Amino acid sequence: MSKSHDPWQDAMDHAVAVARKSGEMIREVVQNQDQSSLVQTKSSAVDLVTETDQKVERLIIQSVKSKFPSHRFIGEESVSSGEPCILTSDPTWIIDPIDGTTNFVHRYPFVGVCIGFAVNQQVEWGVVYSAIEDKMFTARRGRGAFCNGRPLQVSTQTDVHRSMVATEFGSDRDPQVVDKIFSSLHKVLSLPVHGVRGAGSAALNMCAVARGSVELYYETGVHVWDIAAASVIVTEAGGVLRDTTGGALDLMSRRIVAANNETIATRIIAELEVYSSERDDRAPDCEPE
Ligand SMILES: O=P(O)(O)OC(CO)CO
Ligand SMILES: [Mg+2]
Ligand SMILES: [Mg+2]
Repeated sequence: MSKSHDPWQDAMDHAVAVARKSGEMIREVVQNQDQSSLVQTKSSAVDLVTETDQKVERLIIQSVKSKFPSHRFIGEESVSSGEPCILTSDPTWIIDPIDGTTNFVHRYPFVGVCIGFAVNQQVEWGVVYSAIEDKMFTARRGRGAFCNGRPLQVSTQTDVHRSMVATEFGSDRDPQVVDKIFSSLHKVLSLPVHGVRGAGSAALNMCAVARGSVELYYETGVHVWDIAAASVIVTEAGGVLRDTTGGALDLMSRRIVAANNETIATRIIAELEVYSSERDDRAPDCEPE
């Protein structure tokens, strides 16, 4: 099939270009502006947003709308300002303009521009641009995963005692949630595993699974825009996706396990506390019209 007859490829090429442009904007701000006095908060005192998050999301959506006028969007900052968070069967761009806003604010150098594309509720391709590192992670369903054009492959490790695990503390400081986070962490560390890491970006943790740097990433509290683009990068690199219950991943459920293989996934899932955040598609400001 020639490129001009492959509209999903045209869309993906557009995403790579606009993610790179977004990354340039992000780098420029990181290099020249102190964000600490400009930051605002959303769902909690530590759920941060900046003008750059909003600007980058606008840049992406406007550029896509002019090229693909019939496509739909789920964007983190648009949902935050009241847009619906519903994944229909229509072609839908799922956007996190800056995954790792806390890192961005603190100049901790792991921030990802995430653009996923779903049709019939299946993610067809994903683009995650690690803007400070200048790493472009891409994957299209059935066609492999790449970083700056080089193929990605998950780790072949099956022994959990030789594994590295990634997770995050999230932005919910409800003491009961914090207890559950530490309970899971305590059990995983005590297996023992070689180590626990966290990039501060759900998407970049998933890319770390895809490139074989960690065997598994788990978290409760993520959103669809954090994980949609990177989900296909993990599976195309040979990895598996699960809910923390052990069931199939549900992009809207706020729970994710991304692993190199079933053996590691099953072993770690057995140690995880299962708890729920409000679903992305059920939040009061996300109800369908
Ligand atoms: O920085 P963001 O986009 O709020 O995302 C966080 C999790 O919600 C890091 O993955
Ligand atoms: Mg995010
Ligand atoms: Mg974000």
